[in-house]
Amino acid sequence: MGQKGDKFLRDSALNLLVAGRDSMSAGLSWFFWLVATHPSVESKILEEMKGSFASKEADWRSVLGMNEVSKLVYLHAAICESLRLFPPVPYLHVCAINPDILPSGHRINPNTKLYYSLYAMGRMEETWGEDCLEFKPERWISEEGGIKHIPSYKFIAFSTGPRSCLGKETTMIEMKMVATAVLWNYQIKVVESHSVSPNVSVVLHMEHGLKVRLTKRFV
Ligand code: HEM
Repeated sequence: MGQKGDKFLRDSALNLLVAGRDSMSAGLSWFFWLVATHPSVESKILEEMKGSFASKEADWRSVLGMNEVSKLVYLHAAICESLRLFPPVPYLHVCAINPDILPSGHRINPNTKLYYSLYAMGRMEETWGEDCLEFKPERWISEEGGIKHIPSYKFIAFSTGPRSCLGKETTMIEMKMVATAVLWNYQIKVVESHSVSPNVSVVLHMEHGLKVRLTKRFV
């Protein structure tokens, strides 16, 4: 491969590493915080894991394959719900090349920069209903017990359209694997006096990080 090809490969690899590092760690922190503060969700996640892994005699690591975690519907729902309420990329901007008119009727001139909040879009009552501020994985589960398809222009955490996140599937698999490895082995309790709030930045980190105590589970 020539120099150009090498540079392309190097840049692509770096892009994938950078794009998925902070977003993933912020996403996991919010997910663990929500699970730790919603014991009924934690119990349902564990119940589902026990049901799914019960037949496996071996060590829990052997149930961490892609196929195994893809069976965990409730866990998938809980991760989507966490990304809805705390999208690791909280706002984005686009810039118009040509004049345009938005569906709202607003006129846009060339070079107009448009900022929009993924954080606000995940919490709008007219989109998500009266319980929009509640952490409810159930809203992602269909009557048949599968994952409800929610279009990307509504569940906007990975953006939508041709420049949406290339790592969406990877993210869901990785988050499920990390969540399984941690929750199967440990109970998470947030340190009592620790205050948790979002830090308004390019990535939605926690202002003071997440301080927790881990207790080993005996499963
Ligand atoms: C919780 C985890 C993640 C979230 C919330 C997330 C979110 C997003 C968002 C909102 C965008 C659009 C950015 C923009 O329009 O400027 C994006 C783009 C992108 N993401 Fe992710 N991402 C995550 C993880 C990952 C991972 C793990 C990878 C790689 C394996 C990845 C690769 C990319 C790439 C390459 C783009 C640019 C796509 C393009 O411009 O065509 N992301 N992501």
